[in-house]
Amino acid sequence: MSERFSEGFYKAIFEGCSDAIYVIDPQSSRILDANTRAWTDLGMSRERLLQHSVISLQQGVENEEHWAQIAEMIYSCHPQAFTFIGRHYHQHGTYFPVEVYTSVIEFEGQPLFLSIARNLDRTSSQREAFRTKDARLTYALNEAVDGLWDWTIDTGEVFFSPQLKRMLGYLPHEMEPTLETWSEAVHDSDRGRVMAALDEHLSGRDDSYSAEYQMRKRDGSYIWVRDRGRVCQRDEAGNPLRVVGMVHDITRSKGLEDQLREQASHDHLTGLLNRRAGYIHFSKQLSYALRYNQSLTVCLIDLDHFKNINDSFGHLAGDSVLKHFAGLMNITLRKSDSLMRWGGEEFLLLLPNTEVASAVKLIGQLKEKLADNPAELESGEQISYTFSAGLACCPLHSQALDALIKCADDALYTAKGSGRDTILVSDESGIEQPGLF
Ligand SMILES: Nc1nc2c(ncn2[C@@H]2O[C@H](COP(=O)(O)OP(=O)(O)OP(=O)(O)O)[C@@H](O)[C@H]2O)c(=O)[nH]1
Repeated sequence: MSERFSEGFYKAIFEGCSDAIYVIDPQSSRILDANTRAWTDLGMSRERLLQHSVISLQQGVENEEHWAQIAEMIYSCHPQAFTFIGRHYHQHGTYFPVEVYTSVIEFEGQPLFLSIARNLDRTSSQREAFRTKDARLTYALNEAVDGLWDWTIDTGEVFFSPQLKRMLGYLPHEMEPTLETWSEAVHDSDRGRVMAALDEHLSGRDDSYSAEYQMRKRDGSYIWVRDRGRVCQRDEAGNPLRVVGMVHDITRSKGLEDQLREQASHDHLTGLLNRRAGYIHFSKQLSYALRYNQSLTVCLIDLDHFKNINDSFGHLAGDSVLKHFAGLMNITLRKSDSLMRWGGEEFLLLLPNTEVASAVKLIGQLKEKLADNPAELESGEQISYTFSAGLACCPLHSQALDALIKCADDALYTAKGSGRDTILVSDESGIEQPGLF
């Protein structure tokens, strides 16, 4: 290291910094060290300052329990800085506004908080923002967990609160304060809908603006937000001048919602659509086929002697076989085909735009594929198995969903009765004929 960058050099930077710097004990919130700007801003001596803690200096940090919650939030923001607007105590008994960035540093194996506090009384633009906002807004800015925005329509200027910036992974000096910054951050697939919702409110058709959408973060990833706003100022003719809103991060609840939806519609073992969701999917496919005059082949597949597999190798091995079958079919079938778990060891396969002859050929190929690829257990043991299938086709056998399933089921029953490992096609009169395979 060059001589110039000695300890004294860093000390000079620390002391010369135009913002207050505090080194804080994450456990107790005690001030361990601070630069000259810190104690002069607070109107006290350095010695006096070192007797204080964040709890005694920061308005609104009530007690150790409250501090522990704040400390947890700071750790959760690591490696980025935790930012907030707050008020610092002055020796004279008054408070002044500050914008504080706190990051976690490590010194001699111990975590420490490093806070850089900018005195907003000295920062003209921020002071302006503070003075022009009404009390409610100032309160929300200080206290809200949600991000806040304030749009002045004629200038197109948008104030983004530090909390909102933090939510999106930006630092306080980042994010151009314009409407474009916001609209560009809204996901392409949501933008039209969100803008329409905003227009509905601005035009007076809706009482307030509300939308759920995805917002791009600084690192390019997206979060889900619930955004709600309202016109808070109008001109004499009633035209909106200013709109204020709050953004709440709902990524976690969206994730849970998706998970629940997935669990409700999918079989947990194979990941295939379950019977309930399969019915809905089937009826959509059938409507599509009828509307566009296409054939749709329905195939009920049942694994042969599956009970023997469970009895010989155990239930877990049976589960592995079911997963193996679903996996093998998934990689073999076309994207437009869909395989669902219809029951225990029974599957329903839908083949859109497929005539009976091609369907039989395809199922024959699936059989060959299965014969060449037995299931392999964790122990390395291989299990060969076969299936039987019953086919029915729309419009050949019926145009009704339940009737198609019944035809396929009857054909499957006969296939089982005729020795298994067989494909049978229903005929229009309900009498099954041997498949072409
Ligand atoms: N391991 C496992 N077994 C299942 C599951 N669902 C159903 N089964 C079993 O599958 C077996 C089906 O038995 P059966 O209906 O007699 O049919 P099979 O032995 O395949 O005989 P055929 O269909 O006539 O060829 C039963 O023992 C069920 O307990 C599952 O999710 N996992």
